[in-house]
Amino acid sequence: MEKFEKYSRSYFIPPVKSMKWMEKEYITEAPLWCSVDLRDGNQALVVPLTLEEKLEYFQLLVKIGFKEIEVGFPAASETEYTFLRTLIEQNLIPDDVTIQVLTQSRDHIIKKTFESLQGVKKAVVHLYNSTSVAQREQVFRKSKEEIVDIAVTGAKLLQKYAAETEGEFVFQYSPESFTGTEMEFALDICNRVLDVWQPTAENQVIINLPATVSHSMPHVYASQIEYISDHLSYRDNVILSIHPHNDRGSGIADAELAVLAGGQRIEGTLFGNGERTGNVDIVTLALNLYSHGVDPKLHFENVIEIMETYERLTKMKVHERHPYAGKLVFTAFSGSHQDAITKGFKWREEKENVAWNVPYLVIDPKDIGREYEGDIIRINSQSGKGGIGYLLEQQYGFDLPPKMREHFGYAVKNVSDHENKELMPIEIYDIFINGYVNIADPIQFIQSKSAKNENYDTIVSVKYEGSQLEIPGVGNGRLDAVSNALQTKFGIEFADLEYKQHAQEMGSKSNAVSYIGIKDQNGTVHWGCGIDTDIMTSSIRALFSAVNALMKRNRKMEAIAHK
Ligand SMILES: CC(=O)SCCNC(=O)CCNC(=O)[C@H](O)C(C)(C)COP(=O)(O)OP(=O)(O)OC[C@H]1O[C@@H](n2cnc3c(N)ncnc32)[C@H](O)[C@@H]1OP(=O)(O)O
Ligand SMILES: CC(C)C(=O)C(=O)O
Repeated sequence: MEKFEKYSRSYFIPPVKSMKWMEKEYITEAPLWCSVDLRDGNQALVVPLTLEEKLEYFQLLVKIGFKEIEVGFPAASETEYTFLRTLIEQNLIPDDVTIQVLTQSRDHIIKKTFESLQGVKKAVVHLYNSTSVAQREQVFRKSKEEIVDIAVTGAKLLQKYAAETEGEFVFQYSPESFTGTEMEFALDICNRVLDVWQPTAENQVIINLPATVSHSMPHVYASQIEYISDHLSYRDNVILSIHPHNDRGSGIADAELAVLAGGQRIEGTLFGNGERTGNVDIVTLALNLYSHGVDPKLHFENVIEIMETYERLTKMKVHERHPYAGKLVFTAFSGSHQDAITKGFKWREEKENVAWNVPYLVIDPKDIGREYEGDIIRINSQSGKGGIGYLLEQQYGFDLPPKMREHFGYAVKNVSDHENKELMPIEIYDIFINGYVNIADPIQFIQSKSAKNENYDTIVSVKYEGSQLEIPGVGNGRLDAVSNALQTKFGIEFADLEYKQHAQEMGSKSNAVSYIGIKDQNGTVHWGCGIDTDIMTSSIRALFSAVNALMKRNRKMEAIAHK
């Protein structure tokens, strides 16, 4: 027998076709959210949260906007119990927030749970027992009827203890391991619990259908949810909740399809912390809604801060590729992506009030507190001129002509490739300054004086190989005169190709920045940049930078020829 042959289908298809959810395109309003970070998330941590950490986490969840928070399993430990008492006794639960607690269906555990709730304004008491074939056979060794009895007995105990306890209570039942349960049996046990509770419009209850372990593709879970939703007794008075885990990596898909199928409420955690591969990640679910123009009714405008608090408290790490929050999820390293993003931003600047559709960015990173600078465009050997030029422009105010961007792009990529590393903006700036700006080797510009006669008669003062030279030149403009002087004196020939100039604000100082590209006899283009407070001087410096690049190249070629 092959190893994989020991596996067989461990999920159950509903007995009737339940696929109406397929006809719906998308979720049009936010479901009710219930955070289970402090219970399902906490029970899966290497070191569960301390009392103080739980309090801080609770406050974070409230700030994000959760209106239902499962705060723990009060019968589990002293910390859990004390946490609940602290919330109640110190009046730390906002009026619009309902806390929830989990209990097994065992008398002493339910009793202890209600003890911990004494005096609460309002709480959901969440009862569960396992219903799957595997658990019935292996863990409980009980018949279906005996399993129903555990649930029904627990449901009655909830009523008994609720009547004896000060506070308002909402009941919730979960057929734990629902996805490994025959659908007819899952429906039956839920309906038997509902028959005990007899929900009404005023006293609604919650039935929660967990993918305790995800066994199937998401469409199967959706069909299971639709089947139960369609056949549940007292349906109008039941809030149908879902609770996906992520064993197959499909927690998000499970949740979204289950909502299409009738799920009204989602239990999950921040960043998907929880048992094994985790619970479904509510950050992603909420921001998926947001990215479709639906108000998620949760606030992730500062997702990085939320993530940092989460990491500090849970000692877990959010992966760099985690949707929306991961360090790299808005970052483009590759040239064509950077180019498209840069053009997308430009396009948005030109239009007004257009829907977000910048290539490669599902949402505007700024909406969740992510910065454009440093977050989106990062440079390595896969990058291109678009991104490199964008960075130089955004961070340092250099708006290179398109062909010079290309030239500079290759220079930057070469450095990244040879050093085999990502380049930071300051390194890119250094490559530009050292390679293109006010280059004074081998010819150092000192000054130029022009007299306007029929043409411009000019004397250019330069330093070359240790001597100061005064070079005459004539041209129809001052720059042309300098260009002619240099060509004659140094026996070089080139054609002026491209010229661009702009102002650059640097603190309180304003500089003129000029870019010049010259084409030599072999057709190679050499680029230079000049910066000066005077516009003409900045142009001359740009020309010197380009001529020096040409001279260096000629010398290199000569050296190779003489080898
Ligand atoms: C899918 C989920 O995440 S469910 C939530 C799981 N979370 C936790 O378990 C964290 C908190 N739990 C705890 O601290 C402990 O398990 C306690 C305090 C609740 C109970 O502790 P203990 O009684 O010492 O141990 P344990 O949980 O192993 O009890 C197992 C017994 O309870 C029974 N049991 C387990 N779950 C349930 C349930 N939901 N309803 C009724 N009985 C149950 C088992 O069949 C077993 O019975 P047995 O003693 O006759 O064999
Ligand atoms: C208690 C239930 C809802 C649970 O946590 C699960 O099934 O994963």
